[in-house]
Amino acid sequence: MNELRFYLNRLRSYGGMRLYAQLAAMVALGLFDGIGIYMLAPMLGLLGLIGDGAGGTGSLPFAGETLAALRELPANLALPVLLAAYVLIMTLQSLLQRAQSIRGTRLQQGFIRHLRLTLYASLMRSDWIFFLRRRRSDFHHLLTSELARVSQATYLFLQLASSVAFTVIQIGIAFWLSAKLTAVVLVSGAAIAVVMRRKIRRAKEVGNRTSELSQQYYAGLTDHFNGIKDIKSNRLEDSYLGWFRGLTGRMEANFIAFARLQATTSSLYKISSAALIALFVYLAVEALHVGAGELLLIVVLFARLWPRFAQIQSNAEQIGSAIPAFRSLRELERECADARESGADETGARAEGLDVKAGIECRHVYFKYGGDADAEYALRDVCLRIPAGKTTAIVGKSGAGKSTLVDLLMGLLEPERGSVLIDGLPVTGERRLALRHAVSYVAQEPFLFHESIRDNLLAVRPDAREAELWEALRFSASEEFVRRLPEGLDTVVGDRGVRLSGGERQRLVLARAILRKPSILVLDEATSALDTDNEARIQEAIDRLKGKMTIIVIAHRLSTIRGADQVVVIEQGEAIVREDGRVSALDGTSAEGVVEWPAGAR
Ligand SMILES: Nc1ncnc2c1ncn2[C@@H]1O[C@H](COP(=O)(O)OP(=O)(O)OP(=O)(O)O)[C@@H](O)[C@H]1O
Repeated sequence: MNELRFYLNRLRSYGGMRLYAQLAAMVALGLFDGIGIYMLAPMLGLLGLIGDGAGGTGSLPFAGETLAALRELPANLALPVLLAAYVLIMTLQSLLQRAQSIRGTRLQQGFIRHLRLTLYASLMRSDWIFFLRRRRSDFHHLLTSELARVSQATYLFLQLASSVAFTVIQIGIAFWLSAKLTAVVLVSGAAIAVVMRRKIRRAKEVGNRTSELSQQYYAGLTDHFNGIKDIKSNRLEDSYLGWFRGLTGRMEANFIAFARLQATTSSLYKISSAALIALFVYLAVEALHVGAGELLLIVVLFARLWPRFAQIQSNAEQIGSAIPAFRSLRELERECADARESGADETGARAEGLDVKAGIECRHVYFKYGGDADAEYALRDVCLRIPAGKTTAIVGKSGAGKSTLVDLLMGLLEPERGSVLIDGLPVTGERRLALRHAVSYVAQEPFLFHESIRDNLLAVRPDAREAELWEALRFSASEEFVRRLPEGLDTVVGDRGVRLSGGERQRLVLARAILRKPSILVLDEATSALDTDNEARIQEAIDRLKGKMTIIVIAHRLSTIRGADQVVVIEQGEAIVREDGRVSALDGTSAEGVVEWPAGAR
């Protein structure tokens, strides 16, 4: 319930006066409705269906006076005047209802957008380690399915508030008409509400299962479509179909359980309302000797009110079932707040990129991924210096810690002990973000957005001119193949660029990296998917960048590190500098060539 209160407070601070205006409109709607019903009394009196004295309009506040005023009018005008007043009140009520429903939707949608934006922005500002520890599919799940449930529950809460306001007003009117009869109905209603509370608890349980199942659904789908090639090539379709069948079966059963719960409550309400009306009429006539006018109005009031009780119960059950979604969303927001990158700017203003003058240095850097004391260190006591304007190659066996080192050098990860310094100053807070503005990173698995090549390039530098785009493409040996594409720069590359070959994607990502004119260029096996020809061309281009920027290359191939000014070998989390300055084994395979290790590089 704390979660619901938290989001209601958020709704209050988001909606402000609009929310209060909305609630006021709900109260007014209840009043209009009550007046509409109350007008039945003088109408029936005028038609002679109920008497004027006690037990008729005489026992109803204002009804007798209204009837007397109407009788003052010429006989043929009284009924049309009363009916016109009734139509006017109902028209006003409908117009108010219309405005209230549009405003309600506007408020609800605005609030959801506000939640979406806040969550998306907090995710974007969370640090890298946060993303390493969470499943990506959980973010999809929370930003789509869970947020939709929160959205629906917020809307239902407004509906609930409206039903409660309506009910309170109508009960007030009923009390005014007959306190005794209303008390009988309310005592019975309270007894039913106590019984129905169990149903709300049950709805919460079903809601928990809904959250779990839909999380599994999203996670599974994301995994399977990411690994669809493995599934197809290893003929695993049937086993995944089996998983899908099982999970969707449980989802279906869960949904039916909720529908059953709702249908049961609704029928219980109907049965109890019939029993109550019977008891009510019996008591009214036999025990309380209530007059026909009073009885008629109260029956009409409660006949309209009873479905509201049922609606309040149904809304409460649905809100109860959405509580787990509120909880997951709140938890994610808390985790994002804890993982917020220091120096992340609320306004999204871009920090100036750092210009590395002397170099980057690691001083006794230790890093481990797990938070536990006994988790293994991925890097231990790493000391090294990456001189500015030079090319540094990082080599080592798979799992040695090369990517971890590069992530630390780019400011994506923070050392557990020791420090990373740029030009002698530690990389912390805003300097970490500024460092990342200065870095262009080309990953081992090149990533392209499902947009045109032009848009993919402009994403990193929106002001780049056409000539600069082609220059970057030429640099990465992509010009030729892009010119051959039917729509050239405007060709849309498929989902994650799958319509291009691995090598073509790598070259486009390289062009994008260069277009940014970074101060530090990081290439993580960036030429691994290229043939010898293209690799040689890119190698030459990278060689031409020497002196213009600091280049860090993670490499397995000897050809990649041949042109490096310095080579860092990572072995089981330690950076090893061989005294003879020569590297002779890469990734477990004996390399034939050796790379000179400049003196004093450490
Ligand atoms: N997200 C993570 N969570 C936990 N451990 C991790 C994570 N990423 C890497 N590691 C561990 O840290 C160590 C170093 O991994 P890293 O990815 O830096 O190696 P690498 O040299 O880049 O390997 P490769 O050449 O295969 O990419 C490995 O033991 C790896 O299992």
